[in-house]
Amino acid sequence: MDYDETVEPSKFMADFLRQCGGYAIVDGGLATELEQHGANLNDPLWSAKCLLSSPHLIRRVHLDYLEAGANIIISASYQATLQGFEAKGLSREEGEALLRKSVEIACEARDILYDRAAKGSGDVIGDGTILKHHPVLVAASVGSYGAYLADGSEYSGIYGDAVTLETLKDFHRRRIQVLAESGADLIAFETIPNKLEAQAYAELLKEEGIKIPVWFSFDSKDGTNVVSGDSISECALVADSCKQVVAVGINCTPPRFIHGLIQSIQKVTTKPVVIYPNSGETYDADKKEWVVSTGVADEDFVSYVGKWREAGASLIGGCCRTTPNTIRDISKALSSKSAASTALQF
Ligand SMILES: C[S+](C)CC[C@H](N)C(=O)O
Ligand SMILES: N[C@@H](CCS)C(=O)O
Ligand SMILES: [Zn+2]
Repeated sequence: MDYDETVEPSKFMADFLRQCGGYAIVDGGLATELEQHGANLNDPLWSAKCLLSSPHLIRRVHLDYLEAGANIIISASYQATLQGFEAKGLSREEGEALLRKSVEIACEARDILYDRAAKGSGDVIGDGTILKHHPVLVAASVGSYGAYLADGSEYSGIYGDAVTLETLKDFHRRRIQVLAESGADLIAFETIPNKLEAQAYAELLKEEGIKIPVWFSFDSKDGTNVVSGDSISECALVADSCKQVVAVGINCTPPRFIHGLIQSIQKVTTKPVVIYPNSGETYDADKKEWVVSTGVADEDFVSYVGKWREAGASLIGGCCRTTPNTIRDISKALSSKSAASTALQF
């Protein structure tokens, strides 16, 4: 499903959700799943390192998520930046080619899935639905400036006074232009840690006349504000005012904070809400390792899913340290929930 510039962005997402049966399943953690398969991401490029070293592994993980039931797969461009590639000695052209490649790999995984369906292998996905009726979108990931810093700054959102709106716009401009023309169905602005960066994205989309639909997804560590301390309502309002934004939400945030954040977002926008929390573990940015959190438990991730849907989220998946099994469980939980509510109507 390639985007059509004549289709209103809001209609694009409404149509897609209808095709999916009312809600869509987003994939799970990409970088952390690449690590599960042996990739060493201790590198300034983090998961984008695999675009150079192991594209086949990226394709395999995308396919695993599709088979687990994902309707939206997110490309490996989260930490793929032209500045990051240049620091590795790559030319501007090579960097741009790698950005496009991240989307091509995801599209290849979707093609493999559809080929299997066309050959009538009778495969089932996630919740048991036959492959043929499984709409899939490819989202091009854009991680924050903090992700590029590769020090976990997307979990603080504190960039210092020297980083202005213009700095952020200049940083992201070319990458967004390239990804908008890459063949992706939408751009996923992910793990947005502060309001300034959301404003930079919104202004860039307008200035550059970007037509492709996008979503804005913020991260939080307290359930009230985004990680920088900016209020989620103010951040969601920035997204609400931007025509190209087809969903607003939260990712890479512990599951225990999600319910309240969905409610806060819905107070300020009627756009669809996307949520894809992490496993609830904590990231040690120095060691580039995940550690089990002390305090409130998040282990029962999937049991929250029905409540998030009831609260109004219509795109649901997982972020760091969630796996294809998480996505399969989410898919099953939501399909049995929706079957139960359909049965009640009769
Ligand atoms: C969402 S965090 C786990 C991403 C990783 C970070 N940008 C890094 O490079 O360490
Ligand atoms: N799409 C990215 C988000 C990291 S927070 C990933 O799953 O690796
Ligand atoms: Zn994450």
